[in-house]
Amino acid sequence: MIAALRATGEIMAAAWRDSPGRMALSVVLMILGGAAPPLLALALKDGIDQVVAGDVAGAVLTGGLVGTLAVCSLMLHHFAFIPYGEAADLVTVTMDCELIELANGSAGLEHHERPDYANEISLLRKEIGQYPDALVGLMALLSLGVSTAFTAWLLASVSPWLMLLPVAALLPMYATHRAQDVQNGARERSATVSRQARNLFELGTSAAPAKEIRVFRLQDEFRRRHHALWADEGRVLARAELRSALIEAAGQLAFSAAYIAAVLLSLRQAISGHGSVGSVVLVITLATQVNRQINSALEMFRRLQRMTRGMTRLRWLRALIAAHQPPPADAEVPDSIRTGIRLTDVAFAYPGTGRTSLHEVNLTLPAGSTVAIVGENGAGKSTLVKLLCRFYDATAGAIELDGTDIRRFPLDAWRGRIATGFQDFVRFEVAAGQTVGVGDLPFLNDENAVLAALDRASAASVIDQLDQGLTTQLGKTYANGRELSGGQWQKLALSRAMMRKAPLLLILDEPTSALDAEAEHQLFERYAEHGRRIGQANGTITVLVSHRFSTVKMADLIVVVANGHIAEAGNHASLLELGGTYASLYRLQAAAYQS
Ligand SMILES: Nc1ncnc2c1ncn2[C@@H]1O[C@H](COP(=O)(O)OP(=O)(O)OP(=O)(O)O)[C@@H](O)[C@H]1O
Repeated sequence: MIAALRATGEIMAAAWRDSPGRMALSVVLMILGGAAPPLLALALKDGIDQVVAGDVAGAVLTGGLVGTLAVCSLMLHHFAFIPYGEAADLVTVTMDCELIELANGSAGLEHHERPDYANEISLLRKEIGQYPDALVGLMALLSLGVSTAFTAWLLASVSPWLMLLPVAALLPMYATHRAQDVQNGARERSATVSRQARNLFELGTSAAPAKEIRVFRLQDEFRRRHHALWADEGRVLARAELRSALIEAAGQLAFSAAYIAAVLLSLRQAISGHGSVGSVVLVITLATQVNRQINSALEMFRRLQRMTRGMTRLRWLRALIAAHQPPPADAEVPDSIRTGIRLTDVAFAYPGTGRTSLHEVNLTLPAGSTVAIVGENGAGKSTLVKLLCRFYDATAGAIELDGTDIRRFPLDAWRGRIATGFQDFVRFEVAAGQTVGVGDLPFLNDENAVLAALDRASAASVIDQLDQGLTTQLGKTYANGRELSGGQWQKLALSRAMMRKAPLLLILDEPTSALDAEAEHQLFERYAEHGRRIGQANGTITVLVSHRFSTVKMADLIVVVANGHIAEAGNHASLLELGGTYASLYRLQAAAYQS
């Protein structure tokens, strides 16, 4: 209950901040709308008593009042929802923006990569879409509160015992609360299964996996698994539904008994001469209204609970993000690297796994050098890159740039001096030039800067093939959008990585997987040349993760990662001479190319 009140307060405050005028207007209309139905019942009582007493003039006047109140009770809610609906939409946009900010607000990636956190965030994304509905429900609750207060006062005027009727109305509300708890528990227990099912549904209905699904004839398997997962979830939810329906029915039954007792009491008063016919009508009308009020309140209560859960999750996410802020910075990122980046006894375990993905990593990346990282799948190459980007901080040891621990730099400033190209690059569906330009936001629309980046990434030909050049809308989400091939998208992503002119660290983590070996080789020759040029000026270090040894061999330093530690390090010639893992893998690939 406290959580619900807190959520209500937060959401109302947010709505008030966004549009005080709309909120004030709808509160006034809702209060009037809430008061109208019980006042209508009172006018009806007076009218009937006037008719019974033969007061025609009074009955006509009261009849007019009854009509006016009937119109008010029908119309006021409707008009109140117009400004309130608009306010609710505004709050939803505010909440959406906060979620975007929070999703990207922590120093690292833990909340996206840990399955339990990812689960919570995926539920929150779903719940936040229901906020307008919940907000409208909140306002309706306010109106119901006013109605109920008036109703209770009028009932008390007939007999103090009738005050118990709205109290009895709390029983079904409490029952609904318990029933929701049962359903929420079931939903949370089945959250993982439902996420798996949704994931399968996404896979089974989207365009990207369609080819593999056909070739591997996976559709039946997908259908079977999807069905089995939903069946599992359905069983848990159905049991919960049944339990909660029984709890709700018990609550409704308790109120029905109170309703019958109230009508009998007013009839007895009328028969014994302590009440009028109008009072009987008043009690029947009000009791019916209380019943309607309860049913609406139950529905509003459900919505409020959904919103409360969403707000609780949002608070959890806010706290999580606040707890994952980088330590205060006390050093400035230098303009250039003088000696290099040194990793000393670096170890790392992904949070929540307890498994070390990197251990005892000791390595120096010299200023101005091109460093290639090679190793088997799962060896720890990308993890090393994530530590350099500070998506995570090492669990032990230190990474130092010219002797300063990189954790001492302001995170934003550090990231501002890194340029990256990843294997799982983003396909920004915007104008082609902007897809590249976002690599250095201040130059987003700077045509010369974008063209220079395209040139550095040997990707100018991609733009040449587009009808409207840099202004061509990309992506199949848009009717006029131009779809590109995987390799073309990747070339634009590489150009994005080339936007920053003087990064301290240029990281290319298998960014050419969609390109052929020849294209990759040529590209890296250009990168190496570009890297050496900026390397001389700024000491820029280029880190390249690749499985293609023909490309790797041109690096100044080649690092072989195996099982989370550095197995070998040196240049191509020295590693061949060593005759270890690198030498055998290189010869294997070279032989494969020659045969
Ligand atoms: N987000 C994560 N959470 C938990 N464990 C992870 C996560 N990412 C990677 N790992 C684990 O860390 C280890 C190293 O993974 P990493 O991605 O660094 O390998 P890699 O050398 O880049 O492999 P590949 O060549 O396949 O890209 C693996 O055992 C992997 O299972």
